[in-house]
Amino acid sequence: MVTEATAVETSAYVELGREQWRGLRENTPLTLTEAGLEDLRGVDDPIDLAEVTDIYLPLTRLLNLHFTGARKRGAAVSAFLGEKDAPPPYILGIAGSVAVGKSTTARLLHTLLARWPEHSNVELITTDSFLYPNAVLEERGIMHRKGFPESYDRRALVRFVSAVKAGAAEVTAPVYSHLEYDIVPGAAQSVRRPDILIVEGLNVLQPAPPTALAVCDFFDFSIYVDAQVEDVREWYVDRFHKLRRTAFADPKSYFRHLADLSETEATAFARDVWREVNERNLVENIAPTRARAALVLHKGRDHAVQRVLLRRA
Ligand SMILES: Nc1ncnc2c1ncn2[C@@H]1O[C@H](COP(=O)(O)OP(=O)(O)O)[C@@H](O)[C@H]1O
Ligand SMILES: CC(C)(COP(=O)(O)O)[C@@H](O)C(=O)NCCC(=O)O
Repeated sequence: MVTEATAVETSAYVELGREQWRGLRENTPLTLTEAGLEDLRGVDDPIDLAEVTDIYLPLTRLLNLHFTGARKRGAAVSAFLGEKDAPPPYILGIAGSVAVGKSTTARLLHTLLARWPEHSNVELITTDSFLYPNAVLEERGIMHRKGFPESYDRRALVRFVSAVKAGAAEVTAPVYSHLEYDIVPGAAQSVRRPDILIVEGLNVLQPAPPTALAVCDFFDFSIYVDAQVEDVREWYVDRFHKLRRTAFADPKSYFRHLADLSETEATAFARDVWREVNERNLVENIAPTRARAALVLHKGRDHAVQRVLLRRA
């Protein structure tokens, strides 16, 4: 009989409670101030400096060690081929549900990792850049499926990450606007041979169709930001109310009409969108990819990370 204890022992992950994890910070310095954190915080994300110190400093220490290991492996291959060592960018994927706080994690790591001399050049790309424009989603009848795998130009995303990994001098991606809820025509983001590229998005750990490559095939390391579905639903609804009072009130917002809903109507609307779109996508497509991540950050109801799972190999 497989007991729970055996299952834990044979798991590919080491599980660390918050106290154990924070002890792994060693002497990693805190290089962020309260004001600096304010600029990185996502809408309605209560993250504070204690969370940065306890969770993100040990994480940057781990990533720095892992980066150094990857560079050494790259140098060994160059030496074998008799080539000059030109290390490719290190690629870090960040996955998780809508409203779980991935973008705060990604922006924090972007800032913290860039403070290390070994990898001062860090770039961040979010996969919404590779959503099909609304005109295409409408033509295909999948506007209500934004965020599901079929709403992305998967091949363009794979081409982009593969070109960055191959060391291309400059690679460009489209730009998505949350305000306009669409790809911005003519806008582009350039990535120029960074030390580290962070790729953040709902579906970045999705496996490829047979015979194709997936974006995660290019990842050196990956993080899944995890929480109970019921908690993420509450965060989504709370954030919706916050957006209603802020971003949606902007005349340019695609959601301008939602700013005028009553409190009760807004709650009902947000719960519907959560249930019909985002929870479905989480359960059907995103959560099943969690076991592919190298590290899982599990958040409690108060948004603070309670447990960390780290894959040994
Ligand atoms: N309708 C919106 N208008 C403006 N900003 C938004 C909107 N929806 C989401 N955002 C912001 O976009 C970013 C990505 O959100 P999301 O995809 O839900 O991922 P996460 O909450 O995990 O970062 C967050 O910073 C969020 O606050
Ligand atoms: C833009 C998103 C699909 C997330 O994109 P990502 O960068 O994670 O690929 C998501 O934030 C979104 O807007 N979803 C649509 C459903 C909703 O409005 O809640």
